[in-house]
Amino acid sequence: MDTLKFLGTGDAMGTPRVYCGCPVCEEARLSGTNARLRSSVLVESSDDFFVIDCGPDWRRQMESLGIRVMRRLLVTHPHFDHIGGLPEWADACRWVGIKGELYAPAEVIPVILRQYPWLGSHIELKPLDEGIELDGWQIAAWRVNHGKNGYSYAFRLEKEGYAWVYCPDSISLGDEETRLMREADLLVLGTSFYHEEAELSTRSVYDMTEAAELLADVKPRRAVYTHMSHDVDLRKAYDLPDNVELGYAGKTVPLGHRIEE
Ligand SMILES: O=c1ccn([C@@H]2O[C@H](COP(=O)(O)O)[C@@H](O)[C@H]2O)c(=O)[nH]1
Repeated sequence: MDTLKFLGTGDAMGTPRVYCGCPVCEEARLSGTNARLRSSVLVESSDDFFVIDCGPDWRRQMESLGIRVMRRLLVTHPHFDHIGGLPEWADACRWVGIKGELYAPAEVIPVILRQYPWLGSHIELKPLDEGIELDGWQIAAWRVNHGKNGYSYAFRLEKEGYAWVYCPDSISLGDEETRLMREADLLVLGTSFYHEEAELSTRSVYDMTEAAELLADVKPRRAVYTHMSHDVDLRKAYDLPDNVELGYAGKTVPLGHRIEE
Protein backbone atom coordinates (compact mmCIF):
# COMPACT_ATOMS: atom_id res chain seq x y z
CA MET A 1 0.00 0.00 0.00
CA ASP A 2 1.21 3.55 -0.75
CA THR A 3 2.21 5.63 2.23
CA LEU A 4 2.38 9.26 3.22
CA LYS A 5 5.45 10.26 5.20
CA PHE A 6 5.73 13.62 6.95
CA LEU A 7 9.11 15.24 6.27
CA GLY A 8 8.33 18.39 8.25
CA THR A 9 5.33 19.78 10.10
CA GLY A 10 6.49 23.28 11.05
CA ASP A 11 5.23 26.70 10.13
CA ALA A 12 7.20 29.22 8.08
CA MET A 13 9.82 29.76 10.81
CA GLY A 14 10.18 26.18 11.98
CA THR A 15 10.55 25.27 15.67
CA PRO A 16 12.60 26.43 17.47
CA ARG A 17 12.32 29.98 16.19
CA VAL A 18 15.79 31.50 16.09
CA TYR A 19 14.87 34.49 18.26
CA CYS A 20 12.70 32.66 20.77
CA GLY A 21 13.26 31.33 24.29
CA CYS A 22 9.73 30.07 24.99
CA PRO A 23 9.37 26.63 26.68
CA VAL A 24 8.42 24.94 23.39
CA CYS A 25 11.43 26.38 21.53
CA GLU A 26 13.74 25.46 24.44
CA GLU A 27 12.36 21.91 24.51
CA ALA A 28 12.87 21.70 20.74
CA ARG A 29 16.53 22.69 21.23
CA LEU A 30 17.13 20.29 24.11
CA SER A 31 15.23 17.07 23.48
CA GLY A 32 13.53 17.72 20.20
CA THR A 33 9.95 16.46 20.58
CA ASN A 34 8.83 19.86 19.32
CA ALA A 35 11.63 20.38 16.78
CA ARG A 36 9.82 21.00 13.52
CA LEU A 37 11.23 21.44 10.01
CA ARG A 38 9.23 23.29 7.39
CA SER A 39 6.12 21.43 6.14
CA SER A 40 6.54 18.85 3.41
CA VAL A 41 5.33 15.30 2.72
CA LEU A 42 6.54 12.34 0.68
CA VAL A 43 4.14 10.00 -1.12
CA GLU A 44 5.67 6.58 -1.66
CA SER A 45 4.41 3.80 -3.91
CA SER A 46 5.96 0.38 -4.52
CA ASP A 47 8.52 1.66 -7.01
CA ASP A 48 8.77 5.46 -6.79
CA PHE A 49 7.90 8.53 -4.76
CA PHE A 50 7.10 12.20 -5.09
CA VAL A 51 7.28 15.06 -2.62
CA ILE A 52 4.92 17.94 -1.93
CA ASP A 53 6.66 21.26 -1.20
CA CYS A 54 10.37 21.93 -0.99
CA GLY A 55 11.15 24.38 1.79
CA PRO A 56 14.55 25.48 3.07
CA ASP A 57 14.88 22.25 5.11
CA TRP A 58 14.73 20.05 1.99
CA ARG A 59 18.39 19.03 2.22
CA ARG A 60 18.09 17.88 5.85
CA GLN A 61 14.84 16.10 5.03
CA MET A 62 16.45 14.12 2.21
CA GLU A 63 19.46 13.31 4.39
CA SER A 64 17.28 12.11 7.26
CA LEU A 65 15.71 9.50 4.96
CA GLY A 66 18.89 8.68 3.05
CA ILE A 67 17.28 9.76 -0.22
CA ARG A 68 19.91 10.45 -2.88
CA VAL A 69 17.71 11.32 -5.86
CA MET A 70 14.35 13.10 -5.92
CA ARG A 71 12.78 13.24 -9.37
CA ARG A 72 9.34 14.73 -8.83
CA LEU A 73 7.82 17.52 -6.77
CA LEU A 74 4.46 19.24 -6.38
CA VAL A 75 4.35 22.83 -5.11
CA THR A 76 1.34 24.29 -3.27
CA HIS A 77 2.43 27.94 -3.46
CA PRO A 78 5.56 30.00 -4.02
CA HIS A 79 6.31 31.15 -0.48
CA PHE A 80 9.78 30.77 0.96
CA ASP A 81 8.85 28.00 3.41
CA HIS A 82 7.52 25.91 0.49
CA ILE A 83 10.09 26.66 -2.24
CA GLY A 84 13.27 27.73 -0.41
CA GLY A 85 14.92 24.36 -1.14
CA LEU A 86 14.44 24.54 -4.91
CA PRO A 87 17.93 25.84 -5.74
CA GLU A 88 19.48 22.95 -3.79
CA TRP A 89 17.21 20.45 -5.52
CA ALA A 90 18.14 21.95 -8.92
CA ASP A 91 21.83 21.67 -8.05
CA ALA A 92 21.31 18.05 -6.97
CA CYS A 93 19.53 17.32 -10.28
CA ARG A 94 22.50 18.80 -12.11
CA TRP A 95 25.00 16.65 -10.25
CA VAL A 96 23.10 13.38 -10.67
CA GLY A 97 22.37 14.21 -14.30
CA ILE A 98 18.57 14.26 -14.30
CA LYS A 99 15.96 16.84 -15.18
CA GLY A 100 13.64 17.21 -12.19
CA GLU A 101 9.89 17.49 -12.76
CA LEU A 102 8.14 20.24 -10.81
CA TYR A 103 4.33 20.36 -10.98
CA ALA A 104 2.61 23.55 -9.84
CA PRO A 105 -0.42 25.69 -10.68
CA ALA A 106 0.27 27.73 -13.85
CA GLU A 107 0.16 31.04 -11.97
CA VAL A 108 2.80 29.79 -9.52
CA ILE A 109 5.41 28.87 -12.15
CA PRO A 110 6.39 32.44 -13.19
CA VAL A 111 6.63 33.44 -9.52
CA ILE A 112 9.07 30.59 -8.88
CA LEU A 113 11.10 31.54 -11.95
CA ARG A 114 11.19 35.18 -10.87
CA GLN A 115 12.75 34.11 -7.57
CA TYR A 116 15.13 31.56 -9.11
CA PRO A 117 15.59 32.34 -12.82
CA TRP A 118 18.19 29.60 -13.36
CA LEU A 119 16.01 26.68 -12.22
CA GLY A 120 14.79 25.79 -15.72
CA SER A 121 18.21 24.38 -16.67
CA HIS A 122 17.77 21.41 -14.34
CA ILE A 123 14.07 21.30 -13.54
CA GLU A 124 11.13 21.17 -15.92
CA LEU A 125 8.25 23.24 -14.54
CA LYS A 126 4.87 21.83 -15.57
CA PRO A 127 1.39 23.26 -14.92
CA LEU A 128 -1.04 20.92 -13.16
CA ASP A 129 -4.24 22.96 -13.40
CA GLU A 130 -6.00 20.44 -15.66
CA GLY A 131 -5.15 17.62 -13.26
CA ILE A 132 -2.25 15.18 -13.48
CA GLU A 133 -1.57 11.53 -12.67
CA LEU A 134 1.49 10.40 -10.72
CA ASP A 135 1.98 6.77 -9.69
CA GLY A 136 -1.72 6.11 -10.29
CA TRP A 137 -2.83 9.07 -8.13
CA GLN A 138 -5.30 11.39 -9.88
CA ILE A 139 -4.35 14.80 -8.57
CA ALA A 140 -6.59 17.87 -8.64
CA ALA A 141 -5.48 21.29 -7.43
CA TRP A 142 -7.53 24.31 -6.43
CA ARG A 143 -6.88 27.79 -5.05
CA VAL A 144 -7.50 28.39 -1.35
CA ASN A 145 -7.52 31.55 0.73
CA HIS A 146 -4.22 32.10 2.57
CA GLY A 147 -5.42 35.20 4.44
CA LYS A 148 -2.98 38.05 4.72
CA ASN A 149 -0.47 36.10 2.61
CA GLY A 150 -2.70 35.83 -0.45
CA TYR A 151 -3.48 32.45 -1.97
CA SER A 152 -2.20 28.93 -1.79
CA TYR A 153 -3.40 25.69 -3.41
CA ALA A 154 -4.75 22.46 -1.98
CA PHE A 155 -4.38 19.05 -3.63
CA ARG A 156 -6.85 16.15 -3.68
CA LEU A 157 -5.28 12.81 -4.57
CA GLU A 158 -7.40 9.78 -5.46
CA LYS A 159 -6.44 6.20 -6.20
CA GLU A 160 -8.43 2.97 -6.03
CA GLY A 161 -11.32 4.51 -4.09
CA TYR A 162 -9.11 6.25 -1.50
CA ALA A 163 -9.05 10.07 -1.43
CA TRP A 164 -6.88 12.39 0.60
CA VAL A 165 -6.29 16.12 0.66
CA TYR A 166 -3.16 18.14 1.40
CA CYS A 167 -3.87 21.73 2.44
CA PRO A 168 -1.05 23.18 4.56
CA ASP A 169 -1.73 26.92 4.19
CA SER A 170 -5.31 28.14 4.31
CA ILE A 171 -7.82 30.01 6.44
CA SER A 172 -11.52 30.98 6.44
CA LEU A 173 -12.40 28.78 3.49
CA GLY A 174 -15.74 29.19 1.76
CA ASP A 175 -18.02 26.44 0.42
CA GLU A 176 -16.43 26.24 -3.03
CA GLU A 177 -12.96 26.01 -1.50
CA THR A 178 -13.95 23.08 0.72
CA ARG A 179 -15.95 21.14 -1.92
CA LEU A 180 -13.07 18.79 -2.79
CA MET A 181 -12.27 18.21 0.89
CA ARG A 182 -15.63 16.66 1.62
CA GLU A 183 -15.64 13.17 3.03
CA ALA A 184 -12.02 12.53 2.20
CA ASP A 185 -10.44 9.49 3.82
CA LEU A 186 -7.67 11.74 5.10
CA LEU A 187 -7.28 15.51 5.39
CA VAL A 188 -3.83 16.94 6.10
CA LEU A 189 -4.50 20.48 7.24
CA GLY A 190 -2.23 23.32 8.34
CA THR A 191 -3.01 24.72 11.80
CA SER A 192 -0.35 27.14 13.00
CA PHE A 193 -1.68 27.68 16.54
CA TYR A 194 -4.11 26.00 18.95
CA HIS A 195 -5.90 29.30 19.35
CA GLU A 196 -4.41 32.33 17.63
CA GLU A 197 -5.23 35.59 19.40
CA ALA A 198 -4.17 37.91 16.57
CA GLU A 199 -6.84 39.77 14.62
CA LEU A 200 -8.19 37.67 11.71
CA SER A 201 -7.09 40.16 9.02
CA THR A 202 -3.45 39.73 10.13
CA ARG A 203 -3.54 35.94 9.97
CA SER A 204 -2.84 33.41 7.21
CA VAL A 205 -3.46 29.86 8.51
CA TYR A 206 -6.24 28.11 10.46
CA ASP A 207 -5.87 27.52 14.17
CA MET A 208 -6.99 24.23 15.75
CA THR A 209 -10.20 25.63 17.20
CA GLU A 210 -11.30 26.86 13.75
CA ALA A 211 -10.09 23.64 12.14
CA ALA A 212 -12.46 21.67 14.40
CA GLU A 213 -15.35 23.61 12.83
CA LEU A 214 -14.03 22.93 9.34
CA LEU A 215 -13.75 19.22 10.12
CA ALA A 216 -17.29 19.10 11.48
CA ASP A 217 -18.40 20.48 8.12
CA VAL A 218 -16.29 18.52 5.63
CA LYS A 219 -16.19 15.28 7.68
CA PRO A 220 -12.90 13.61 6.75
CA ARG A 221 -12.51 10.11 8.20
CA ARG A 222 -9.12 11.04 9.59
CA ALA A 223 -7.19 14.31 9.89
CA VAL A 224 -3.56 15.12 10.59
CA TYR A 225 -2.50 18.66 11.45
CA THR A 226 0.71 20.12 10.07
CA HIS A 227 2.33 23.57 9.59
CA MET A 228 2.42 24.04 13.38
CA SER A 229 4.25 26.94 15.00
CA HIS A 230 6.06 27.07 18.35
CA ASP A 231 2.64 27.64 19.92
CA VAL A 232 1.96 23.91 19.66
CA ASP A 233 3.51 21.64 22.28
CA LEU A 234 3.34 17.97 21.27
CA ARG A 235 3.69 16.98 24.95
CA LYS A 236 0.29 18.51 25.75
CA ALA A 237 -3.10 16.81 25.46
CA TYR A 238 -5.17 19.25 23.42
CA ASP A 239 -8.92 19.21 23.16
CA LEU A 240 -9.27 17.99 19.55
CA PRO A 241 -11.88 16.05 17.57
CA ASP A 242 -11.49 12.27 18.00
CA ASN A 243 -10.26 11.69 14.44
CA VAL A 244 -7.41 14.24 14.64
CA GLU A 245 -3.70 13.56 15.18
CA LEU A 246 -0.82 16.00 15.30
CA GLY A 247 1.86 15.40 12.69
CA TYR A 248 5.58 15.02 13.30
CA ALA A 249 8.52 14.30 11.01
CA GLY A 250 8.68 10.59 10.31
CA LYS A 251 4.98 9.96 10.92
CA THR A 252 3.77 7.54 8.25
CA VAL A 253 0.15 7.05 7.22
CA PRO A 254 -1.08 4.26 4.91
CA LEU A 255 -2.88 5.66 1.87
CA GLY A 256 -5.54 3.07 1.22
CA HIS A 257 -8.33 1.14 2.82
CA ARG A 258 -7.30 -1.57 5.25
CA ILE A 259 -8.66 -5.05 4.54
CA GLU A 260 -11.16 -4.92 7.47
CA GLU A 261 -12.61 -1.64 6.15
O1 LIG B 1 4.82 36.98 -0.89
C1 LIG B 1 5.27 36.34 0.05
C2 LIG B 1 4.75 36.43 1.35
C3 LIG B 1 5.30 35.67 2.35
N1 LIG B 1 6.34 34.87 2.07
C4 LIG B 1 6.94 34.01 3.12
O2 LIG B 1 5.99 32.97 3.32
C5 LIG B 1 5.89 32.65 4.70
C6 LIG B 1 4.47 32.94 5.13
O3 LIG B 1 4.18 32.38 6.35
P1 LIG B 1 2.78 31.60 6.65
O4 LIG B 1 2.78 31.41 8.13
O5 LIG B 1 2.84 30.30 5.94
O6 LIG B 1 1.67 32.41 6.16
C7 LIG B 1 6.99 33.49 5.40
O7 LIG B 1 8.19 32.71 5.42
C8 LIG B 1 7.18 34.66 4.46
O8 LIG B 1 8.50 35.17 4.53
C9 LIG B 1 6.84 34.74 0.80
O9 LIG B 1 7.77 33.95 0.55
N2 LIG B 1 6.30 35.50 -0.18
